Amino acid sequence: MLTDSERQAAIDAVILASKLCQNVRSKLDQGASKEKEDRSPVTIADFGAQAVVLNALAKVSPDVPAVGEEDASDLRGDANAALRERVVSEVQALVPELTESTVLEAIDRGNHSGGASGRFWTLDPIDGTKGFLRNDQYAVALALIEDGEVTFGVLGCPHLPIDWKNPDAGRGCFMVAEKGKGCKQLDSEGKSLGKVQVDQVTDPTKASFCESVESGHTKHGWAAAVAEKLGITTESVRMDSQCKYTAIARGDASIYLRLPTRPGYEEKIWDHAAGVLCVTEAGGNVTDITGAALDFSIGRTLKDNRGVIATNGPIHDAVVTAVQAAQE
Ligand SMILES: Nc1ncnc2c1ncn2[C@@H]1O[C@H](COP(=O)(O)O)[C@@H](OP(=O)(O)O)[C@H]1O
Ligand SMILES: [Mg+2]
Ligand SMILES: [Mg+2]
Ligand SMILES: [Mg+2]
Repeated sequence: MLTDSERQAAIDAVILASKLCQNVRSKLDQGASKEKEDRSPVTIADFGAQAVVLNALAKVSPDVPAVGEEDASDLRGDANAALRERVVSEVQALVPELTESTVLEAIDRGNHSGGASGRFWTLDPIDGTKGFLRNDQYAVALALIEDGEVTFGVLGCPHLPIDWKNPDAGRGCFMVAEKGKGCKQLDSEGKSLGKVQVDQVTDPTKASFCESVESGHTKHGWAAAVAEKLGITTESVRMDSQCKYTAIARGDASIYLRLPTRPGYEEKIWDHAAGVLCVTEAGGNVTDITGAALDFSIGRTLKDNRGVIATNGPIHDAVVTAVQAAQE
């Protein structure tokens, strides 16, 4: 069971980490990022956000481990000194009492292996790093998993319009979902803007869908074939990060398709946990491409699932059928 102090600390931490990310956005020169071993990018904001969130959680729940994307070993050693100094300086601008060693320690708290029993946090300090680097959408995603089930999620979308239809009216949306209690949207000060609901579309031809910008993360051609089978005529909305789950949860779009680009890729739990709970608590449905529930109980990845389909609910079965039928 989530305690009141854990809930508040988690929300505050995601808002603070989002500030760090927004601070770094204007300083994204070449020295602000590096390539990880898997050739994906990581920036000083990814490391800084993980330090800020896991440091805050360590204070409120010191015995609850965390599965975080980033690893402080990517910051250690002489070769990373310049990057490390920049991370520490961005963190200290918001949490002055942290030192280099406590920053690295906080990042290292994310090394848990996950699993089916007990409680742990899972954190994606920046989901959509490629979007962040392009000045597009990204998210800070934090969830609590208890005995293999996602029970609480905070999804910070610092650059997402508060009102999708009115992008000039301010940006920064924070979604908070709790199992059995719904999903609400907060502003960047943490003030509640009320509960959100998925849209009420029941006719798939009237549905809109969203997908990744990156062609390496989802198969765009397959999604286009699915849209054709469903009779969808509007263009897909391409957006980085778990902001796509926010879009489904608050009814900006009806379908989110994440269709595997290659066999063997295992989706990571931090890429989905918070977003999935936001959608289900807003009344929607999320499965993999076979219609099976996502299994968060088997470690750091969703290795028994393939791809993701999130919808408003009523059209879910039709979308799963179309995804299967359109498979090349
Ligand atoms: N081949 C692949 N298929 C699906 N997802 C992938 C992938 N390679 C990387 N990713 C994940 O895609 C995430 C971004 O998703 P999106 O395309 O929706 O913005 C990345 O998260 P990070 O940016 O946190 O590393 C990364 O974990
Ligand atoms: Mg990454
Ligand atoms: Mg991610
Ligand atoms: Mg990430």
